[in-house]
Amino acid sequence: MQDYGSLGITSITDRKRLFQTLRYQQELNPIPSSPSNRDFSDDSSLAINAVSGMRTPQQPPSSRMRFPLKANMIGLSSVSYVKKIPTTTSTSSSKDYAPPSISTSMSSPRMGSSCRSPFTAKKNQLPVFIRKQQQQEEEEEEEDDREIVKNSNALLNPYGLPASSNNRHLSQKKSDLNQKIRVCVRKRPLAKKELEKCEKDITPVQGVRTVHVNEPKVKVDLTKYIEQHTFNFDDVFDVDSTNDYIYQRTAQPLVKYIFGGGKATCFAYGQTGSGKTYTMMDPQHGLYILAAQDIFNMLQQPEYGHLCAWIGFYEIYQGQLYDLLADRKKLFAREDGKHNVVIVGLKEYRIKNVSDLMQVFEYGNQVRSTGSTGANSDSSRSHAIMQVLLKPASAGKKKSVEPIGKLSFIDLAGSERGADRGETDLKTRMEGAEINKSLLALKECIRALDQDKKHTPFRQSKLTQVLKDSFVGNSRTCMIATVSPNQSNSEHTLNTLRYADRVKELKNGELSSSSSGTEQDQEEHLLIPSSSTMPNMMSVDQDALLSDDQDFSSLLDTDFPHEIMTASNASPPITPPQQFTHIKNQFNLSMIEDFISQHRNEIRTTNECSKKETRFLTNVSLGLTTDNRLKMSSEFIDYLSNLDDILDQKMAAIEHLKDRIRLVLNQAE
Ligand SMILES: Nc1ncnc2c1ncn2[C@@H]1O[C@H](COP(=O)(O)OP(=O)(O)OP(=O)(O)O)[C@@H](O)[C@H]1O
Repeated sequence: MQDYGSLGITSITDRKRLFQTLRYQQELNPIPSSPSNRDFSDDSSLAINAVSGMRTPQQPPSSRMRFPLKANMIGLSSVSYVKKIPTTTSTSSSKDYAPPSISTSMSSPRMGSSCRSPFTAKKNQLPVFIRKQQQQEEEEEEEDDREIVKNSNALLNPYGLPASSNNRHLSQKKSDLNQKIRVCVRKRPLAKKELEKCEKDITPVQGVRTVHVNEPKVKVDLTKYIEQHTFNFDDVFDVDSTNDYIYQRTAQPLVKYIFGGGKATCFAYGQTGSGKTYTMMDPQHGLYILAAQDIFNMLQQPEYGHLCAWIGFYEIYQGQLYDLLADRKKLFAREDGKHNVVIVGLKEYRIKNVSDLMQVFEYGNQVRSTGSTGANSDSSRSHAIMQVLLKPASAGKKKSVEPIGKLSFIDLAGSERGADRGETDLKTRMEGAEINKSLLALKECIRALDQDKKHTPFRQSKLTQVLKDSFVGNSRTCMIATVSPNQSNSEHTLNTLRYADRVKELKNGELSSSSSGTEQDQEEHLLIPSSSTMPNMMSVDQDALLSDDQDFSSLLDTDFPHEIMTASNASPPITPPQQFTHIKNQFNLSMIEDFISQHRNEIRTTNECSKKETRFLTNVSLGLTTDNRLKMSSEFIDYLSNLDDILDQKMAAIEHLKDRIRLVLNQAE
């Protein structure tokens, strides 16, 4: 800085110009390169660098912050210019995974020498003073380009006030294991293939309850930046968490619960290849085995001597239920008089020890529908449900006796996109379409519960019919959202986490309704959120994503402003409450600027979404053909599924802005 000052250069623009001049001179009079140096003239990453003026992601990040963390206007979160993304360590027992202790940091990614930045070699040839300046400029560019916009889905407390000032505290504190719904996240290590492609881990875990997604994005002016999304859950398991540990924090409390006469479900949800089966149904370390060990230990105790364990195992494949323990016999789900879901015809076997259970599982698992997709060579193509039932020992071999306790493990088939499937046959496509359809229905039910709708469309699919027990009534549920850590899956990861966030909201609803309802209400609607509760998800980007000199009106010239307006206007308008009118003039400039930048952010996100929508629409319209109805239908379901995700994203952006409006109004008060 001081050096620049002595040259009479005071603004950043001037500094950039000086630097460009130096670079230009350098190009005219190149410094001879050593023969060992690569020629990067056709290196695409360098080309991008030259065009955008950015450093490649492989380059080392700057070593200082340009600005101090911005004072947080509302105490929620702040925009930081982060020099480094936190590192995590990878450990894995799977053969597909990298050996332990390989850094997954973005700044020092797991790369062989072939992945080093081309700049490193070139820069070493430059005179010291130029290198110094180059470094300085790189730092500035990096700060400009890699601004991390924190998009924190912070919680509001029951009074609608931000609770995220406790975020750090929350991220360190373990959660209560005995909640009605627990929502946890498990992140798998980078796979061998991903490491070979020099993919980076973009989902750092912070503490025990927080996960970030550092989503790479591109501004309208083509500069790249990273948008950081932050999610808090009951537990977040990093790559080095073992199934044993995850069991203690997820299924183990459910085992205790069913011995008290309850129904419980533990299910894994996530993108294909993200580790659902590894978590739930691994033949050696799957949660079901660990639960069985505890169940049989408990059954040994005199107080539970009157109970015995039974097992049932079935799958939902292509919208049909099949008994995995009875030659894939077709089954039917019905509701009994008490609105309990009963799987008619399901074969149940009495088991006396863990080895019985393992044998039965192995038998059933062999006939489970699996296949190979572009994303996972051994992909589950069905939703598998294993039930362990506790029945009175006195009932002998009578199967019709109602269980006293029931624990279900559900390994959902992976959500996937057409692109994940690669070149696959029609059968795989149809399977994928059916999987997506049932997961869409599940999402719809979660959304309906979330919005306190009178009708929850559980009947929309077999999956939701079967899962109904897990969301209403006297039951406990643990959802494990599994995510892949790599950059190319960032969109999937965000979808999974948003989805899990919705389930988490149901849990919050449970708290609000149970505190106000009658005892009966509490039993029957424990999971339905109170309509008076403020939305508890809020993003709090605190800085403009567009540079200050960018004209706001340029945004309005972009493709989809009208749609955005319509979308925003579609929801009930927020009118400032009367009591705020007298303090109208008390907003300070920084607060207003901050809000405006939030608004820009929202417009940009919804714009991006609308562009994606248009792309999906075009693709589906172009693919319309009467020759192959199956193919057309599968593509249509893909399109619906993609559209649903995009609309979610759009709604999240709009909701976020609406939250900000409320918050700003409250703040002023
Ligand atoms: N935490 C983990 N540690 C080590 N390996 C893992 C982990 N999670 C998943 N894997 C490995 O990743 C691969 C894919 O995992 P898995 O089959 O469990 O994914 P999935 O989510 O069930 O996929 P699909 O929905 O396609 O069935 C497997 O080879 C598995 O062993």
